[in-house]
This record gives sequence, structure tokens and C-alpha cells, in this order.
Amino acid sequence: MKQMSHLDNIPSTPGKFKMEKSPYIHRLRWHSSLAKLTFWSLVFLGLIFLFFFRSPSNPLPSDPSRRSLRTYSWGGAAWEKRVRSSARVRSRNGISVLVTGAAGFVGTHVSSALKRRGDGVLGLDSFNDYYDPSLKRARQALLERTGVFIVEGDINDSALLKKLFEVVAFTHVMHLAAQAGVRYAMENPGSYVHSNIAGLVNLLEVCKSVNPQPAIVWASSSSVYGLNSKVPFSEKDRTDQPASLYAATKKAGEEIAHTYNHIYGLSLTGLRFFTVYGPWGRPDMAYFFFTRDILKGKSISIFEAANHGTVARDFTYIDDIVKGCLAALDTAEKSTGSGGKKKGPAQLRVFNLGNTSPVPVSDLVSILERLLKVKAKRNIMKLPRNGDVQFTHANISLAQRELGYKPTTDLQTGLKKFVRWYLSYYSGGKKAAG
Ligand SMILES: O=C(O)[C@H]1O[C@H](OP(=O)(O)OP(=O)(O)OC[C@H]2O[C@@H](n3ccc(=O)[nH]c3=O)[C@H](O)[C@@H]2O)[C@H](O)[C@@H](O)[C@@H]1O
Repeated sequence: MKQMSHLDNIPSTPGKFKMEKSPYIHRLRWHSSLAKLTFWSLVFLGLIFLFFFRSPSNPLPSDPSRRSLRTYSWGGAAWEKRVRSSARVRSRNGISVLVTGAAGFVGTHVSSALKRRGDGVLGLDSFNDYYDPSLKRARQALLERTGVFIVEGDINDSALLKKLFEVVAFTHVMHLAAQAGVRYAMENPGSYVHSNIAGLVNLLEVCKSVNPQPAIVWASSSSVYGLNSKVPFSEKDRTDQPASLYAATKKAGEEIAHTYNHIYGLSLTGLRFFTVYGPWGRPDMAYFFFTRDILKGKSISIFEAANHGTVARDFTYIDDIVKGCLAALDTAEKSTGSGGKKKGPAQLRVFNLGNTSPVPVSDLVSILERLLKVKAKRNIMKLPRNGDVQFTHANISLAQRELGYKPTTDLQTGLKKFVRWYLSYYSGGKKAAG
């Protein structure tokens, strides 16, 4: 009763003043100072309780909007030794790369390609449960066999990032950690802000302060073209009409990159990936869950635009993307600043990494049917208003010129490789699926 009266008496908002006029409230007013003392002691204890029991050590890992509350254990001599050994360069002219999102789809492939050619690679990943974390763990096991250690942690953890740069003077950062997926942004907008904005800024803050500053290559997205209807999409086209919050956070990332380049001299390269697919892919993507559902005999929803308009994507095979990522790292110039101060102009680039041959989603399904030898139960439906755009199509001449980027895998060939991996991975041969 006392608490009730207190809450009604102390206005937390101006509107609460009105409550005081109630005769009921007057009856509840306490007059003894002992009661007041008891009350304030209880409030104080309550605050202490709130502070300790809602602190970062009590996370809710299944709610991605609260990812900032997760804690990870890191540090110690043995841990530092593993970090150092993983990041050790083993070839002449090799680079040492911190790969964020290393247990992700693109991160795993890029990490293993770098390691194979003798570069030093250290992974960082939060292993969040946006999709089945066991797939991320399987990718981690794969990377461990090639000598890549993945540190478990969040890009929002500055202390961890600073520690990593203390242990290793990374020459490059391949920043692939992000909240991906276009449609999920309507369900959990906070996770996009957390990873794609706050996480990016935190990473750049650390990168600009260390000496020497690393060069950064990071994943933007084809979705930044949004409602742009000029095809094929060129880096010069407008990107100010995002159709999803996901796209808006990636576009914001590109602007943030501009700022850090401008003020601190960080060398920054953004790669606009176009619907990347392949073995060890992401289960939240259509080609992946279509495969699963076709095999299960479940119906799949195939989107079409108004007036039976085709919905199409410039699907890009993972090996082509990896080549683009490595070329971006290899052509990245050094950052020019040090210790948070810019010394001169630094490189700032954005490239489309696509396949340049859009395929209708219904054709993707036909290819899967042939490869799986199962007929899909097709449920054609109107493109929901969920952030999806009708089509994507990359103009890749800039990447071709500057990076020597030249995709070589068509959808049929790439999906064949994906299906072979999928069947092997999910038929119990998880370890063998390479
Ligand atoms: O290119 C990109 O930048 C983006 O590519 C993909 O996004 P998206 O192209 O939407 O890939 P999917 O979710 O696999 O969808 C592929 C196509 O299938 C369609 N689709 C999706 C789901 C569904 O149930 N039915 C369906 O027809 C979509 O409209 C889309 O045209 C990734 O999910 C994003 O993380 C990435 O940033």
C-alpha cells in the first residue's frame, strides 16, 4: 500500500500531478518519518537488486535485440598464445587479417582462403542464434582444422577489440559480422541497429585509434539500391531509397565509412554483395530453405510482383565472392592516420560484387527440382511488403577494372555444389561435408 501511495505522490511525468487531487490518495499519505525512512531504504535496496540482476552477466541470448547484454570469456596467456599463433603470417608478403563474422557463411570461406595462401587469420564471432548455431559451430570446427582460431565475442565489445589489437598488429580487418537478412528486419529491428550500426562504429572507433591503423574491407549489400530501377545497378546510381531497415543500416554503414575515412584517414572498402549462395550457406536464405522444404514435401512460397511480374536475383556463387574479397584486401591501400589523427587522404571505395545475370526465383526452384529430383509444391504469392525488392542486377565493370573480379560460376553449377554439400551435411555426414 505504501508503495502505491508513493508512486502516486511522486510525479514521474507531469500528468501524474493530477492524481494528487484524488481524495483516495490523501487517505493513503503517510505522515511518520519512520515510514519515509523505511520506504527510501526499500527503494535503495530495490535499485541495488535491479543493478545486479539485470547486469550483463545475466543475458538473454535467444533475444537478439539484447545481444549487447551477452558476455564472453576471453583473455589469459593461453588465449593470447592461440590468438597470436592463428594470426601469424606464414608466407612472404602475407597480411594479418582480423575476420569478424568468421563463423558466418562468407566469413568461413574467406578465412579459409586467406589461411590457405599463408596469411595470418584471426576470427571473431558472437555465435548468436539468428539461425542454427550448430551450423556456425560446424564451420568453426572446419576452420580450426585449418589453423584458424575464432574468438567468441561481440564487435560491440571495445575492450575485447582493443585487446586483440594489443596482441596482434593486424594489417587488415575483413569486417563481415552483421545482422543479415532483409525480411527479419521487421521482426527484430534492434538487432540491425546493434550489429550493423553500433557494432560498425565501435569497430571503426578502435581501428582509428590503434597504431598502425589497419585497412578495412567490409560487407555492404546489393539491397542499398532499394527502389532504384535503373539496370544494371552501378555504384554511381542512387542509393537513397532503401526498401528495408536492413538496407538502410547497410547504407548508413557506407556513410559512416565515409566519415571515418574523412576524419581519421582509415582506408575503407565496402563490398555490395549480391545474394551470395553456396555450400555452408545461410539457412535463412530462400535457396537454402527451399531445398529443405522441397525435400520435406512442404510447400514453398514463390513471390511474384504485380501483374505476375518476375521477381529475380543476381545470385552470386561464394567462390566468386571470396575472390572479390581477397582482391579487395590485396588492393587496399594503407590507412594514413595514426593514434586517432589523420595524416593525409586515404582510400575510400565501394564495389558491386554480383554475377551480372539475374535469374527469376521460379527458375531457381526449377533448377533445385532437377537437382533434388523432387517436384516442389509451389505456392505463388504476391511479393509481400516486407522489404524485398523486385529484382537485383549488378554492373561489375568497376570491380572488374580495379579488382580483376570476374565471376565464373552460373546458378546451375553453383546450386549443384550447394545441393551436394547439403545432402552430405544433413544426412549425418556433417563432419565430412567439405
Ligand atoms: O544481395 C544482398 O545484399 C542480400 O541478399 C540476400 O537477400 P535476398 O536477395 O532477399 O535473398 P533471399 O532471402 O534468399 O531471397 C531470394 C529471393 O527469393 C525470394 N523469396 C524469398 C522467400 C520466400 O519465401 N519466397 C521467395 O520468393 C525473395 O523475394 C528474393 O527475390 C541476403 O539474405 C541478404 O543478407 C543480402 O544482403
